[in-house]
Amino acid sequence: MGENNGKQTVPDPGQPQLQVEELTCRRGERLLFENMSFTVKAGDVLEVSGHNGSGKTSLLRLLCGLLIPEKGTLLWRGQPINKIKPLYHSELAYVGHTDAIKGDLTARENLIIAGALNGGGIDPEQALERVDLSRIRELPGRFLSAGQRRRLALARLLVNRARLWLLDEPFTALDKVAIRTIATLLEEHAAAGGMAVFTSHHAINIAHARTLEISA
Ligand SMILES: Nc1ncnc2c1ncn2[C@@H]1O[C@H](COP(=O)(O)OP(=O)(O)OP(=O)(O)O)[C@@H](O)[C@H]1O
Repeated sequence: MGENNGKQTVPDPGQPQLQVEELTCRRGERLLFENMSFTVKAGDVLEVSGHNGSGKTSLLRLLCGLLIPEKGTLLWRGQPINKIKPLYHSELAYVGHTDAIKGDLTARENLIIAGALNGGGIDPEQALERVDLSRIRELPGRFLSAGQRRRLALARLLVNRARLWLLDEPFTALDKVAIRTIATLLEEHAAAGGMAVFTSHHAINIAHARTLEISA
């Protein structure tokens, strides 16, 4: 402290980018992939594809820090994600297979809560409009259809301002119009300097997206 007159030196946080180096994943006895390396920078959208059981969800869980890799390094802003968990988690948004919609709260209230927990994005009413759910804004979550639940889960991305979106099968249960809507949200997020990694079984046309195939 004395050396700089009581001021703490704040380390340079580095560029917002996710670096995956030599990542190896084993679940149970099965080796799913090994020595996988890639980088996701501002403006990047990466689509992870592969057959059922190839390891797409496992990869996303590794990227979130929910699984520990057998081998390899995951860096955010140049630092290991397990060393900067609060910063990393404040900058990422994960939408998994389960939508985590609160059944007793209305669609609107679900988004208000999401915004209160991790806000900074657009207004919940605007987010509902973007995913075409304004009409059912006062319907409790338990009455939403599968596609409406998915759209509401994805609308949460808009009420907070996470830089990195990690989305597991975001297009499941969506109709053609909603698929285009979510693809557009991904394109806009990338164009605004955000980045995304998503898994999919569909061929989705997203501007400038790269593909990573997991083949066992
Ligand atoms: N906790 C676990 N213990 C042991 N094996 C597991 C565990 N979780 C997943 N697996 C296995 O790891 C493999 C990869 O699973 P994962 O869910 O990552 O695949 P996926 O590519 O997302 O599949 P899908 O396309 O069906 O969603 C599967 O064979 C699965 O059975």
